[in-house]
Amino acid sequence: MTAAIIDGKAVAARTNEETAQAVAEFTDRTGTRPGLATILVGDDAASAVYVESKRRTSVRLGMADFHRHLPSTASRDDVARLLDELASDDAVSGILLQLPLPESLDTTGLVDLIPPSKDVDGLTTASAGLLARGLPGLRPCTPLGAVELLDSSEVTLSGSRVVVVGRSELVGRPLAQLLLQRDATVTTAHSRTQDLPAVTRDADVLVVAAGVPGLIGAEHVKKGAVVIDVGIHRTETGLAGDVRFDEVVGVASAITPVPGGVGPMTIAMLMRNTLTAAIMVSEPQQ
Ligand SMILES: Nc1nc(=O)c2c([nH]1)NC[C@@H]1CN(c3ccc(C(=O)N[C@@H](CCC(=O)O)C(=O)O)cc3)C=[N+]21
Repeated sequence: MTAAIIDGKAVAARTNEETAQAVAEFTDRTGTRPGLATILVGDDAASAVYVESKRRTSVRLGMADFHRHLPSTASRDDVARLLDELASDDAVSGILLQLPLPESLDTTGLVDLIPPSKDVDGLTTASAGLLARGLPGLRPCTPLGAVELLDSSEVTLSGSRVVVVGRSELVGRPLAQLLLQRDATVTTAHSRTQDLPAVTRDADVLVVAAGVPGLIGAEHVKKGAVVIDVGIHRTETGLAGDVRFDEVVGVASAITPVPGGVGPMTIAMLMRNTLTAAIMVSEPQQ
């Protein structure tokens, strides 16, 4: 048996078409475009590529593009001033502070200067609290994208055993919360987990967000499980994930590739969040 390959590029393209349509309707109705502000601090090549990709997509979907680039020597106050300026600009619906920041900067303190209503990355402490409480709010894009891929493949989450490998603030933790809200039986495994293969082999759905190239092989996967690979690493032979695709494709019933899996969905969810943020301001919920 060989697993079905979940086509993240195709699902992202469909999602983006829907978002573009809704952006056009929003613009007709309000006379304004949803606006995304991206902030890049420093000159990390990979970060620059990701930010470009986000900007290009937002413009293609009909949004306004506000981009700021600060030098790697920018101080905390430089970044804070910029965030305050964008926070009070009504043309800016969403603010994305590209991570990682240069090491000298306090990431959490700066991210938390983004107002929750403009937190299209869903990474502020306020947004994390809303998610943990199950209250309405903007959710992190990569976890949203992973869940959207499972839905697009008609994977049942309610009652299923889902193992998330990784407990990062960006992916693992919020993903576990989202899955709990979908009534999955969620286990979070991490670098201190004892006998990882025994834990992951219990999973009907295995989501790997460990940030360790090739961590997961055939021995970690139950026959017929669905495997979502959130990892992305540049190797000598190109991009690769946390999952040894060539091994696991023979054991799983469905699997996401890298590239072409979760990555494009992350951007699609950022676009949807930016539209949502614009709508929330124009039509506040009672
Ligand atoms: N504030 C913040 N928010 C983020 O969402 C954020 C971040 N910082 N820092 C870095 C990570 C990484 N990330 C990716 C987005 C798209 C692809 C993506 O589209 N990947 C393509 C391949 C792209 C390529 O060829 O390099 C794919 O998997 O098919 C990957 C990774 C967002 N991140």
